Amino acid sequence: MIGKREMALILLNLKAYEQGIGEKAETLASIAGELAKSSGVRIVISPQATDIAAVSKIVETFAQHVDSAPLGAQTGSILPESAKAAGATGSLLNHAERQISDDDIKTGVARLKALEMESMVCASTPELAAKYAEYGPTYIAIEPPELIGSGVSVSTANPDIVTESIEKVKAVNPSVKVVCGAGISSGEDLRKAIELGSEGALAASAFVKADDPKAVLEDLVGGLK
Ligand SMILES: O=C[C@H](O)COP(=O)(O)O
Repeated sequence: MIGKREMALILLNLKAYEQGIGEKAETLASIAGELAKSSGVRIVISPQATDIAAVSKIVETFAQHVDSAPLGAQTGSILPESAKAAGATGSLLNHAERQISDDDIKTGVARLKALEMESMVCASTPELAAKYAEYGPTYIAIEPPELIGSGVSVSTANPDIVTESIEKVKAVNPSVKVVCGAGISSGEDLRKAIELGSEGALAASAFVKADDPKAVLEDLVGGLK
């Protein structure tokens, strides 16, 4: 039987870090792609929208955000349809750094589903996690904003938010998977998150800003062994 670890996902959000743009995004994607292949762990990169096409040729890719604007006479949107055309298999929605309305979350999840793409809806509290679970996303990502970028892992500093979110989400919709993020920096942080019942984790600064991103990712993957 496949265990929790084998089912786990590591999403690496390149955000708007200078170290994660253009060719640098492709370099980070190559590191992730090689380790995904060698370890069998599902590793997803979330780059700038303009880098999706290049990165998705190297490793599984999620958009950082998609808009709910309709197809047609619209300017400046990032459409789920265009993210899919660029090779993305899913998208984050409502990240703490790119919050959207409840309606846009609901329609975004439905539109991604219609396109056979996965959705990862970010929530800052267990109550919001439960609310968003009603929309039927693939994943809920619980991320306490105060720990984002802190290097202090949510699985250590605030384990209760993870377990409470899992409990509330599964009570609403058992098929929605729960992952956690914020400060995840090591394999030990990820191991603890899995032990709490999380089905993976999001990481950004520890990987993107590392002097040796490959070593950081190898350590993260090691936490799943
Ligand atoms: O999307 C990733 C989360 O915002 C966590 O960011 P972080 O790993 O830099 O704390």
